[in-house]
Amino acid sequence: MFSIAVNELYKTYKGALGPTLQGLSFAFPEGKIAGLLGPNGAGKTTTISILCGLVRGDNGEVMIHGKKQDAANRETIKQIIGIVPQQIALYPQLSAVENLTYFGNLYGFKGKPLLQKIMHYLELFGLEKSAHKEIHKYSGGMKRRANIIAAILHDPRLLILDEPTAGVDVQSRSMILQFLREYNRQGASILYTSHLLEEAQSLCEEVVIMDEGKMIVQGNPLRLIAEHPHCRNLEDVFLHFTGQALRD
Ligand SMILES: Nc1ncnc2c1ncn2[C@@H]1O[C@H](COP(=O)(O)OP(=O)(O)OP(=O)(O)O)[C@@H](O)[C@H]1O
Repeated sequence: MFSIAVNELYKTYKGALGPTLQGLSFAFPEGKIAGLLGPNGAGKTTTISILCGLVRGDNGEVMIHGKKQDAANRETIKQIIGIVPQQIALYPQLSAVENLTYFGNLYGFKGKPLLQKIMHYLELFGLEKSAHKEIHKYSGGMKRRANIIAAILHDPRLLILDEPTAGVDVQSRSMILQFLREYNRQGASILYTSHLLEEAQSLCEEVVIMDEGKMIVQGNPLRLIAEHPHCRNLEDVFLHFTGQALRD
């Protein structure tokens, strides 16, 4: 079964000069780590927002683990997906434990089992010593790690992350990538966006390169490199398909 299947998706924001998504189609089988790549403004965040049901597409169909993303399935899909947004979605004045308890409660988890899970993840993500520190006192990398924990408390089978490694130090990045590999090994599907193509090449079994709201090419990174003999790496493949022109 497909973890994500997007078919002919269109989106034009109200008041925008032009369309953001123009017939985007792609699909990933379950159990993969997949990358959604593209230049600034390609429509990656918009796509992710539609996948999660936070933004509505104008036209087209999105299927998540065989279920159509619509009002009838929204609650079921909410349980399937964990979303890590680009912006930190935590309350700055609350501690990590308070934030994570709040998010756990939203998914119906409570009491000691929830607290045990929170402490387990805080330890896994190297945050146990700062468990009761307010989030605004966290470094950028610590906030990113806490942001990921908030998305996995309900054990989502599909984890979607929007630039989870942007602007973090080497240690945090390495920890986050190690976690994603391990979470995938446990059976979850992962879709992530990044502008770091060396990272995407080593992490992803499958990538979609999109530009101007359309899918340009999809495939296994190493296979895409091999299919284009003048390309030495995924960055070369990316530039081959999206060109050198600067984007607004
Ligand atoms: N809420 C909105 N209202 C109007 N236009 C929007 C809105 N959100 C995004 N856009 C526009 O849609 C286009 C695609 O934006 P989006 O954030 O989806 O791209 P992206 O590929 O994630 O870019 P980046 O790599 O810079 O994060 C951009 O031109 C952006 O200005």
